[in-house]
Amino acid sequence: MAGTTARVDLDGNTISPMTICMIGAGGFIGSHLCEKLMSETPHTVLAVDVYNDKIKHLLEPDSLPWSGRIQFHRLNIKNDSRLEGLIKCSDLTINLAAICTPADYNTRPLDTIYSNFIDALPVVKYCSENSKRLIHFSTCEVYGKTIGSYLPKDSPLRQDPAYYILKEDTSPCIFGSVEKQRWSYACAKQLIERLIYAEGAENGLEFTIVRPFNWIGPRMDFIPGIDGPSEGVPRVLACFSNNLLRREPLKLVDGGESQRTFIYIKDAIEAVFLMIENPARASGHIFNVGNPNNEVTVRQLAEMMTQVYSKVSGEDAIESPTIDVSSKEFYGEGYDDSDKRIPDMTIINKQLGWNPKTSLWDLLESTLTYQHRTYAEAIKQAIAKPSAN
Ligand SMILES: NC(=O)c1ccc[n+]([C@@H]2O[C@H](COP(=O)([O-])OP(=O)(O)OC[C@H]3O[C@@H](n4cnc5c(N)ncnc54)[C@H](O)[C@@H]3O)[C@@H](O)[C@H]2O)c1
Ligand SMILES: O=c1ccn([C@@H]2O[C@H](COP(=O)(O)OP(=O)(O)O[C@H]3OC[C@@H](O)[C@H](O)[C@H]3O)[C@@H](O)[C@H]2O)c(=O)[nH]1
Repeated sequence: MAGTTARVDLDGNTISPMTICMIGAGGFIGSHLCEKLMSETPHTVLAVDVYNDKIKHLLEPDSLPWSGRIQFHRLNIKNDSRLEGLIKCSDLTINLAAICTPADYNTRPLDTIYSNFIDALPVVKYCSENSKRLIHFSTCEVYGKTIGSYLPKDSPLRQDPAYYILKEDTSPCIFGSVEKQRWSYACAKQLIERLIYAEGAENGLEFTIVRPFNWIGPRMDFIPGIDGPSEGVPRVLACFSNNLLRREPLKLVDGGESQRTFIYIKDAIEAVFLMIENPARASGHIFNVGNPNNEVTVRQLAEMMTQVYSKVSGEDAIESPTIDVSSKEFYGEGYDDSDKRIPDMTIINKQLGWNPKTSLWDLLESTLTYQHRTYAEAIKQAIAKPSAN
């Protein structure tokens, strides 16, 4: 129960209750962070977002054991003067706010760049000017493509980890050309990382940068036509879940050859907790947070999700479970892709002693159980009366 036993950090020091200004608290990662902060710690959260659907269960009713330790502030950080006040009265700011779905990067590049760079600037400035600690969410996409992707297909060097493992302090950031607007997001994230790093170096900002590697789990994005726009394209977990729920083939972009490592949101949140509660070990660092053991191609992910969904729903898979689509057809002009993403874990192991635990099969089983329980009935109803929706 929160607050009944004293929490200690990794060095055995008692952790005092703190106030955290969490921007983007109403999103996928924010909702899991808030949930754990409420149930396991005595910390207070000032939850900032334009939406609160994913944290409603933490805000109401007033009789919840943590009521009084979480306040929702509905504000858009683009244009709201209340932001500085909230940062000033907090011990720590965590910035999660961003446009972060690939379907937007090449179709809404301006919004993407403003959201990931311009809108984050005041947050950095207020933290720096008021000597407040900042945990900023960047992305594994800042690495872009691997060095190995530029080698000939049959080069034995492609098997050498030196050509594909992504290390915070040595790997380069390799993006496609400017016409490939997919990289608008990665480039904006890279520039805000550099700005934060420079604020640390020149003005003493106490910061931590997190580079998430495909965190997935319940409440990620939306199911088109159910709790998001019918024409919307969420990230791959929600796209494939939507296809499985509707008994449609899963769409493999450009053959589904790209590789990803997926990590269970609950494992990843443990890492963020260690950063929150161990500032002396986390400050000044950039951390990869991913699960190097859970690597698959997108095609393998589709196959595994199909098998797991059959198990949790009790329904047989459809006859042709996948279909190939071109990236142009699926995402439009200007799409490009990261080929392979395996995080190096040396820095986070050394500083925080953290390791992920959950296998891909297990995390898909619990996530798809959630998807089925949450959406199967709504989808059935939507399919039964399509024109009424
Ligand atoms: N989920 C992942 O695997 C992943 C991977 C890499 C990076 N990230 C980064 O982590 C962060 C959080 O990601 P997520 O998966 O929770 O995304 P999300 O879209 O679920 O959450 C982002 C939240 O920020 C809010 N927001 C956006 N602009 C805002 C504004 N101007 N004012 C107020 N609120 C605003 C949104 O309403 C949303 O609730 C992002 O910065 C993202 O780039 C996530
Ligand atoms: O229906 C689909 C959806 C996606 N895909 C493919 O699946 C892969 C993963 O797609 P995701 O939508 O999860 O997004 P990506 O992994 O490319 O990028 C993500 O990475 C880290 C974060 O910064 C962001 O959350 C997002 O940019 C891509 O290769 C994509 O082309 C499909 O083949 N079919």
